[in-house]
Amino acid sequence: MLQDEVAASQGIRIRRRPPSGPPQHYVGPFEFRLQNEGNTPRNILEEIIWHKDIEVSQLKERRPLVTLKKALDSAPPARDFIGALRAAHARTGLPGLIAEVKKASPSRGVLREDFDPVEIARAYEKGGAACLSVLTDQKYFQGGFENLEAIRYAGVQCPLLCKEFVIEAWQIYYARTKGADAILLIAAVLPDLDIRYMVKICKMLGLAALVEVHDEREMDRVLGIEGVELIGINNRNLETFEVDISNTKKLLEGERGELIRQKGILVVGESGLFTPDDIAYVQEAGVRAVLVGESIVKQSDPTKGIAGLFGRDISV
Ligand SMILES: O=C(O)c1ccccc1NCC(=O)[C@H](O)[C@H](O)COP(=O)(O)O
Repeated sequence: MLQDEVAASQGIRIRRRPPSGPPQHYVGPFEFRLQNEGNTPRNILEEIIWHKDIEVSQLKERRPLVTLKKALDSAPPARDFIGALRAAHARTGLPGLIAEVKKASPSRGVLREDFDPVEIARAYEKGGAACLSVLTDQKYFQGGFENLEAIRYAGVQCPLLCKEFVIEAWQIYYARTKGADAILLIAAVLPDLDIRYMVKICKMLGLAALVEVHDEREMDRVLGIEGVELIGINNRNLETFEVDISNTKKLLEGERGELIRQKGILVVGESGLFTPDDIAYVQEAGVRAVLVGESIVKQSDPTKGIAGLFGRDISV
């Protein structure tokens, strides 16, 4: 309860757990379901977080932090995610591309039936992606940590973002043992203190933290957190699924944009980017990197999909 109160005082509407126990009660041997009224998630993001809470507590039992810490020694070395984005921008004059390996999503359903994560990752790399984003959530995105590991061990050179719904530091350690070079932290879910603490853990492990915001309040909170180097502006409202790329422009206007430049923070425009005009629009607004899934993963040849998105071959 206290946890939710702290979060609510920072404008966070997502509750970490159902307010009075699990959303459904299982009664008797036939698993008869009784809906616990009032304990239903308010939106899809909250549903994902409640499910993640249970998933993480089960995973933690099987692999406690002490064993994960030992496994860090045999993890492949962390690569420079932000450096790769900056280098791509310097090389092409266009935003560095984080290409998302995304099979499905709650808003769009299955995006690609013939989904081979390693093949898609290789096609993205060939097309000039600077970094890749790999969805690891199974239930809502049909992703998995096995995809992250497979891509890492297939010899793909692009640094990898673990696209997860992080609620506990344990997940950051877990992602690193699976070969991640960066991890997503969502400000709509995490209170300031958690972000501050998790950013420190990321630095200690050599990971980049992509801190994602959706509105002015989240942006202001994140700009007040020391050590944040990479901010993603999501054009998709994760509670309603509404997509509007002018969100990127809105959050980079005026004093916020100025502060971001002063702090040397790299900004990533995320979601809903389909055309060279979309890319030009968010670049003009001030982003130096973009995170793109649907528009390129749906193409029969994702390498050509990247050239189509940028209006030219960005691999040279
Ligand atoms: O994509 C969704 O439907 C979604 C729903 C709930 C939480 C997160 C969701 N997506 C994560 C992302 O933000 C996107 O995968 C990413 O930015 C790429 O977006 P797009 O290029 O529009 O596929």
